[in-house]
Parts: sequence; structure tokens; C-alpha cells
Amino acid sequence: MKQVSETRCFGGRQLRFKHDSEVLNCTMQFSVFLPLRAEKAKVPAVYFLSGLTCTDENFSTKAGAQRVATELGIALIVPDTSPRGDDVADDLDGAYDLGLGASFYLNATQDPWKSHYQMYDYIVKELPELIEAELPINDKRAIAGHSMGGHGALVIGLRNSDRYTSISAFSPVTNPTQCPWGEKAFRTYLGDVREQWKQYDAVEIIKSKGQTLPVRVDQGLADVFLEEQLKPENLKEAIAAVKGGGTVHLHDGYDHSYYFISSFIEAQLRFHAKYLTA
Ligand SMILES: N[C@@H](CCC(=O)N[C@@H](CS)C(=O)NCC(=O)O)C(=O)O
Repeated sequence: MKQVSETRCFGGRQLRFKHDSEVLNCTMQFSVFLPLRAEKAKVPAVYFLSGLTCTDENFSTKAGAQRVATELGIALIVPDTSPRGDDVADDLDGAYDLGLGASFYLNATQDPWKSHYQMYDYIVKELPELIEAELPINDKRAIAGHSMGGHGALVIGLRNSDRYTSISAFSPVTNPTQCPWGEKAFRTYLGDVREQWKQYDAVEIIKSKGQTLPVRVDQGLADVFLEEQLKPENLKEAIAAVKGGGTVHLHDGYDHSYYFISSFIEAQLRFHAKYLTA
């Protein structure tokens, strides 16, 4: 992998890298914040999956996570939200909720998507293997995300409880098989058999397998996508019916934006630190 930028931030380093991904079959960029502690020892990491239309830069520039990350000695890993490049399939209408910037963090099975859209395997395996081999980052991982990325964090964390210490999400798409964003993406990437969709639906995963990891969700009640796309009550019900627990915090007046994320990122990082540094 090749470093493309470095910027000092709160005593740590904000870095950007480029690499050829075998899993995604294209060149990818990702951002990493290394806290000051990483100069002396390997540190644990929070992986943050962003939402529709984002790249690795939205969270890095708008969430204001670095001050607390350096205090806690935690690295922040921010991948891109889809494969990229001239030969990577995109939605023909240029829709913001499909194709580039809208991978839904799954392994596509349909043409023309399947040759590049394998983000589930990229996030679970290829990216951490690369990062842990090349950077002062250990294998203690937490996973977080926003909206489509909140869905990705929940699904990836719930399905890989041996690989993560804890899961959090801002405004996640909790039940994608039951909302327009999810139905459109899953039909396109996975085909018409709805049974195949359930493996990428957090509510369905909890219902069928339960859940064991600590989970924290933050959701703004003035979010325009709340009722049609996000459905936090479905997640609350699923969590309440199983043993593992988890909390869904509802916040009056907050919307879907990075103003909301920046207001609660400190709480989410402190939540993860309890498990990452235990
Ligand atoms: N109304 C937006 C929907 C997409 C959206 O709200 N994206 C969220 C994630 S689902 C986001 O983080 N956008 C980028 C940003 O706010 O920096 C659009 O049409 O572009």
C-alpha cells in the first residue's frame, strides 16, 4: 500500500492510503487516524463505515473524532463506501442509493456487480489483514458506522462476533429487507430470492442467531429517513427479544447529518474503549 497524505491532528497523524484490492479487483483509498500512542505501541482500532454518497473523507473531516481517539489511544480506520474506478459498474441513472458510494457492504452475486462489489469480504478480511501487517495497529477491533454504514457495522459485527469487541451505529438502516433503500440494493446486488437477503439484515440476524457483543445505537428523532428507511423500533424489538442486550439511544431534535455524528461520536468512542482496551 502507498501513503498519499499525512496531516498532524491532535498530536496524532491523519493518513490516507491507496492500495490494489484483490477482493474488490480495483484500486482503493482509505483513511487512518493514528493516535500519539501508536508511535510507541500497537493500538486497537475502530473501523467506521460511512453512508450513501460518502468516501473515506466525510467521517475523517466532519465527525471530529480525532481528539477523543488520541486521548483513548485508539486508531480510526475509515474505508471507502464502494469499489471505485472506470471499469466498476455504477447505476445507469446515477442514483445516489445504488452503485458507486452505495455498496451496502455485501458480497454481490449478480452481474455486472459481482466482479467488484465484494465489500463484505473486503471489510471483514482484506482490509484488517493489510492494516495490521503494515501499521502499528493490533487485532482488537470495534466496528461502527452511519446509515448504510450503520447497517454494515451491525451486520458485519453480528456475523463476526469473534473478530470484534463491540458494535455501534449512528442512524443505521436496521432492517434493510423492509425498506426502499435496502430492497432496491438487495434486489440489484443479490437477485430476487428474498431468503438470500436475510444474511445482510441486522434484525433478521438477531432474530435467527441472537447476539452476544455489546451494541450501542444512536438515532436522531428529527432524521428525515427515520420512519421510511431506518426503523430503529425494529432493532429495539429484536434486541429486547434476545439475551445479549444492547441500547438504542433516541435523541430529540437531531437529524441525519454529521452534526449529529459529531455530537455523539465521543460517547460511541468511549463505549468502544471500554472493550478495546479491557
Ligand atoms: N440527501 C442525500 C442522501 C444521502 C445522505 O444523506 N448521505 C449521508 C449518509 S446516508 C451522508 O453522510 N452524506 C454525506 C455528508 O453529509 O457528508 C443525498 O441525496 O445526497
